[in-house]
Amino acid sequence: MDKIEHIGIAVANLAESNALFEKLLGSPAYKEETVESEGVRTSFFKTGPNKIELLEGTRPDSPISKFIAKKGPGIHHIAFAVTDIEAHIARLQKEGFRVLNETPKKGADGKKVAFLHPKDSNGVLVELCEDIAP
Ligand SMILES: CC[C@@H](C(=O)O)C(=O)SCCNC(=O)CCNC(=O)[C@H](O)C(C)(C)COP(=O)(O)OP(=O)(O)OC[C@H]1O[C@@H](n2cnc3c(N)ncnc32)[C@H](O)[C@@H]1OP(=O)(O)O
Ligand SMILES: [Co+2]
Repeated sequence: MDKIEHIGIAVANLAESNALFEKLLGSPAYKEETVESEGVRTSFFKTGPNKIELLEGTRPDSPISKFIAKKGPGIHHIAFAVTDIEAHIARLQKEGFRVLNETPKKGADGKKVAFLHPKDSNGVLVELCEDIAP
């Protein structure tokens, strides 16, 4: 894995949390994007070389809405940047991690993504991200 690509934070109300994180970080979100296949509306903040992704569920059965209903707002996942996501999926499966989508899917901010089951990584949902070639 190359680096932490972003930290995903589940929020109940994206507009309110955008205002909160703008105050906290001192600069506004640089983009907002809806990923309907995941049932999420996202916003992205930069802090130095790092990224924070805020996520609001767009429907009650989305992973974010279910997480908020169970645990409330908070850190939802850690995303790692990789090159050759398919190779990492195969490697991690061999290591015994359950990959939730074997075929990478379109994520936000120009990435293809895959997730590992949080129960296999000490309760942390892990996302793998690779830049989609232009
Ligand atoms: C915007 C796109 C993309 C990007 O480009 O960055 C994103 O970040 S999308 C983010 C949202 N999408 C996902 O999270 C997809 C992967 N997640 C899933 O497939 C599911 O959420 C899940 C992890 C398989 C859980 O789904 P499910 O089994 O249907 O839900 P439960 O609520 O019953 O959870 C089972 C179990 O897992 C615990 N859990 C769920 N989410 C998390 C989490 N984020 N971190 C830690 N633990 C989590 C949940 O608490 C349950 O545990 P128990 O209560 O002990 O049973
Ligand atoms: Co993410």
